[in-house]
Amino acid sequence: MAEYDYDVVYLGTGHGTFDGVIPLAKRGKRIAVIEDGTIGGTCSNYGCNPKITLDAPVAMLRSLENMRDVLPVKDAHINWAANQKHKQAVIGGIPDLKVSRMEAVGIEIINGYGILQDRHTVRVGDRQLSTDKIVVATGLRSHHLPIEGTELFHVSKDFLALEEMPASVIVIGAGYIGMEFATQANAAGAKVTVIMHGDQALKGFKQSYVEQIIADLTKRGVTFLRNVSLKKAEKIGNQVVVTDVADVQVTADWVLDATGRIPNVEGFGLDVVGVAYNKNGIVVNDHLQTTVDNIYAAGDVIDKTQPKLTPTAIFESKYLMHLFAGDTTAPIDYPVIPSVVFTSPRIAKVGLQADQITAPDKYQIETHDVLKNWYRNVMNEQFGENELIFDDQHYLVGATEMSDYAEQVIGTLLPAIELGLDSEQVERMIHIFPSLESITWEQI
Ligand SMILES: Cc1cc2nc3c(=O)[nH]c(=O)nc-3n(C[C@H](O)[C@H](O)[C@H](O)COP(=O)(O)OP(=O)(O)OC[C@H]3O[C@@H](n4cnc5c(N)ncnc54)[C@H](O)[C@@H]3O)c2cc1C
Ligand SMILES: NC(=O)c1ccc[n+]([C@@H]2O[C@H](COP(=O)([O-])OP(=O)(O)OC[C@H]3O[C@@H](n4cnc5c(N)ncnc54)[C@H](O)[C@@H]3O)[C@@H](O)[C@H]2O)c1
Repeated sequence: MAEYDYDVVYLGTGHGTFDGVIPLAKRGKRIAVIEDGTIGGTCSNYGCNPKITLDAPVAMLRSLENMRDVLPVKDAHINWAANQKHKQAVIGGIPDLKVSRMEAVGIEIINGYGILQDRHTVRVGDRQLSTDKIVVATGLRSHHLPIEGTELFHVSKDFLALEEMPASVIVIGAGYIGMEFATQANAAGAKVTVIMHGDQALKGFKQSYVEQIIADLTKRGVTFLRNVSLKKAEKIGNQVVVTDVADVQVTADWVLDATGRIPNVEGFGLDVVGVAYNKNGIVVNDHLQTTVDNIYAAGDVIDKTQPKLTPTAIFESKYLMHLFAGDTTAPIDYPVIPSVVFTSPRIAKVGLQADQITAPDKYQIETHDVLKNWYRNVMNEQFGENELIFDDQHYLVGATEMSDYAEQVIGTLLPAIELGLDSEQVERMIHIFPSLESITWEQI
């Protein structure tokens, strides 16, 4: 058998790598991780963590607004510069922390761009690493709208680093990033225009909830322009003017291109070694094995039907750890994966959704105006609806909610769905009272 320097070399240090490598190293495997950018990848540095930190005062402002009679705070507003400083204080130490945790278990961390030379060799700068297995966890990067003047646009990473909130912002795209950042920019005082390519925002989320959020943001001064096809952008003075195919123009100080994220699959040798990929990412089998059998992929870079989210990447990274450590030979078996859009209010969901049901007689859909529950009035929430889906044995199989606490509600329902709890088991779950958990479980 060939002898290699490493058992596994990982490209990337995001959650597709990080959560599996530490336990794998503890099992005695010789591991190197190669990172071209910031240690920890997108979620920790340019995604979830900075986003949720910047969002905290946005959510707080809404809560304050809901309780304004009780808490008559005058002139509550977001100091964006201070919010940015706070964010940096919260997340700035994460890369070093991750480095020390990996180094503590003997993982070698190599800064640089990893290039596959052959199926057992990775090159970084002038180093050649020989390895038994390779895991490609190179993630996604921002898509750039292919129109004249696209270089005038900024992307999510830039938004998360804004020192000051510009007076006016155009957001192109109304997916996760578009809607979350439009919410933040509006709350921080910017005049926001969201440019939608089609008619629907947040495809995949319950549209009646999405439309309520759009209506609320509209009331707060955000302009939504639907069915717009942009053709160019130009700089006039200090502002950017975007023009659509019908020659309608919108002007702002700052433009966010939020038209999606695309897989990092080019330029590091996948073609050379024969790893197949397409526009959605790397093709893998049910063991996360690519078309080259000692090369695996994990996280967002995979072409998959599961949502490209941090919890999915963590699950895949841990699955590969178990596979490489010899704990399992079974295919990956994904659990239900919840998702949330961090607007104010949030929309969260898990499991089967009403628009996915093809045999309506087999399911029962229960809708709740959650604001009718006394507990949900404690914080004087203004929005609160959910939809719970049960199968014909009355097992909970799916749920979605729009409210200020939707992610917590969906999180608390998750075990009932994933573990397939029957009504007796549901009854045996005793929750603290009063709490969001107890009120939520009353519904199942
Ligand atoms: C603005 C934003 C907000 C988000 N918010 C959420 C959220 O609230 N909840 C959630 O669940 N998900 C969220 N996500 C998605 C989440 O960040 C991703 O699902 C997660 O980071 C995927 O992890 P990954 O390891 O697959 O990829 P990444 O974290 O992107 O890591 C890939 C790493 O590979 C490196 N790399 C690429 N090519 C090479 C190479 N050849 N050699 C060496 N290194 C290389 C890159 O520099 C990068 O650091 C958000 C994403 C964005 C952009
Ligand atoms: N809360 C979260 O979990 C969270 C938050 C942010 C990002 N993410 C992840 O990040 C990834 C990317 O998010 P995203 O918001 O960039 O992608 P997305 O696919 O959610 O949204 C892209 C948006 O751009 C629009 N668009 C596409 N082409 C356009 C055009 N020519 N003109 C105008 N609009 C156009 C699409 O219609 C869509 O609304 C996703 O994988 C998502 O899972 C997750």
